[in-house]
Amino acid sequence: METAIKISDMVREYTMGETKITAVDHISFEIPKGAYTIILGTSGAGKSTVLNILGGMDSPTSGSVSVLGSEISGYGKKELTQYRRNMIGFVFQFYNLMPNLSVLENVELASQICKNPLDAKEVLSMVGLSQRLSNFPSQLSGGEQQRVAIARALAKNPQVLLCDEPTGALDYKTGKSVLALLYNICKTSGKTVIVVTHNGALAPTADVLIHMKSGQIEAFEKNDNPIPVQELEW
Ligand SMILES: Nc1ncnc2c1ncn2[C@@H]1O[C@H](COP(=O)(O)OP(=O)(O)OP(=O)(O)O)[C@@H](O)[C@H]1O
Repeated sequence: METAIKISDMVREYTMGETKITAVDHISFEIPKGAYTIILGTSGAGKSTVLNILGGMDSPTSGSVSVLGSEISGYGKKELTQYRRNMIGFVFQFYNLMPNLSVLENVELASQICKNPLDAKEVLSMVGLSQRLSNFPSQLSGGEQQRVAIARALAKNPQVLLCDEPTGALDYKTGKSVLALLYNICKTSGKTVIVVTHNGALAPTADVLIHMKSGQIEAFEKNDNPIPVQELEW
């Protein structure tokens, strides 16, 4: 199977005054194209740091990071901007929608900055929000706001969708439906989806499961028979 992401011997250190923090400590792994991937680990394990580097928002101190055949660790500012715009969709725990723009406008805004956007209305219909186009974010529930954020990420038509604790602010039922949406997007579109979570109960749903601890990979597992999110109770 084709490789989407290859990380080799990657380190990310942060220097704060005299102190050096090693957030990511010599990690290596590969994720196949189209894999639904979960990164698990306790607080401070380095999960967001890995996601931010894959998303082109941060760069490694050393090591190599290849995404769909492009070595992004050597990218300068301009290349990283293009990469973020055209290759990556990002979904955060707190939806970060523009409060003074409608649902449709929030999604259109994202499609305006990239090369091959999808139609904003179509994407919103895909996430079940075609009836809410002219609402403002404050008029939506948390789960609906996260769906707008997912639609905004998808409208850019990215190859890789990165999700950092996407259900962290949602109740069980709403969180499950958001995860099911991400899972189905992965399975039907062939996009590589990476979900960072604290919730170990989600492990059986992943094609690829990465356990991080203290900046290192504690375990890396591939599962040929994952359980679809909608079928799992936790
Ligand atoms: N920009 C930064 N400057 C300094 N230290 C940082 C920075 N970003 C992350 N760190 C440190 O790196 C370590 C790993 O942080 P990271 O956010 O990647 O962990 P995490 O697994 O995502 O945790 P959480 O689940 O709490 O979000 C932590 O000790 C954190 O304080």
